Amino acid sequence: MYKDFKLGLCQMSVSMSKEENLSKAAELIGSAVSSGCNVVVLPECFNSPYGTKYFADYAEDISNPDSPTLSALKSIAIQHSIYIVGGSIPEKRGDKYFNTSMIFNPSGEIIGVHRKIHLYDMDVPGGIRCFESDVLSPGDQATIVETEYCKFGIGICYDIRFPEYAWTLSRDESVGILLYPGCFNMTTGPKHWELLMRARAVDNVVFVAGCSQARNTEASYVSWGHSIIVDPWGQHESIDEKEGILIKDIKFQELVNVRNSIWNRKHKRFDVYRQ
Ligand SMILES: NC(=O)CC(=O)C(=O)O
Repeated sequence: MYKDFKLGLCQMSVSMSKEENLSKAAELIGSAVSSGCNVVVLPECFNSPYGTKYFADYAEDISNPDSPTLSALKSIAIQHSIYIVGGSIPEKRGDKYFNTSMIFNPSGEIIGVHRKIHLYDMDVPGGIRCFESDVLSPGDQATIVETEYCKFGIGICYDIRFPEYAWTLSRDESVGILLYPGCFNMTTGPKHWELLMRARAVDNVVFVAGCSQARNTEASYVSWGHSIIVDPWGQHESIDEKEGILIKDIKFQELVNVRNSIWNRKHKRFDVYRQ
């Protein structure tokens, strides 16, 4: 059911130029592959600055196979024969916009499309104020993709705050890892990013990874960075705020050992919990 692999999280700096962002993604993925990664993840909004004012201008129609980001990621996946969890991009679909992740297999086929389910609306006095729902529509599907290593559960950023969603993904035994492209900020990042990633790993006894944009203090939305990989014990490795790649061998014996000794997955009391 599980096969070990090497995971790389590309914490990239995102600029105003889509072209530059796509070449940066290609460059970082190339470095991750040189270090032996079989699965590479990009951050939320990796082809566009994060922010509702940018989404319409950078959005792509991914029903068009020639759309620039889709075709770039497809060729990179084929070139290196790897899985790519393509962060997220603003997507235009009919007259609606979504925050969307495309997942590619080593043949360059799209094996999953996740549209951010929980839109990030938050107003912290003196801190972050963001209303994705001003522009975006929410996705309505839980996304699990099948790979030769295990099934991956996919969420985008704010989706991490919902334990019900993480359980919806990981109740399937063969989901070994939850992958969240993200972009927390300077208000919530220091307080919640690591906490939420570790909590979801321990709740569900899975690996969890959060791949962030690198921090750009000139941007209108400043990313926290600190891309992170958590094992099923809740132990984690992370990087700082700068551009870089976090790499880890995902070894599933660790997951099996924890599932065999801590039985919270089996002890759930759905007869007591209320909706
Ligand atoms: N950017 C997000 O979607 C979420 C976030 O920053 C937070 O939950 O905090």
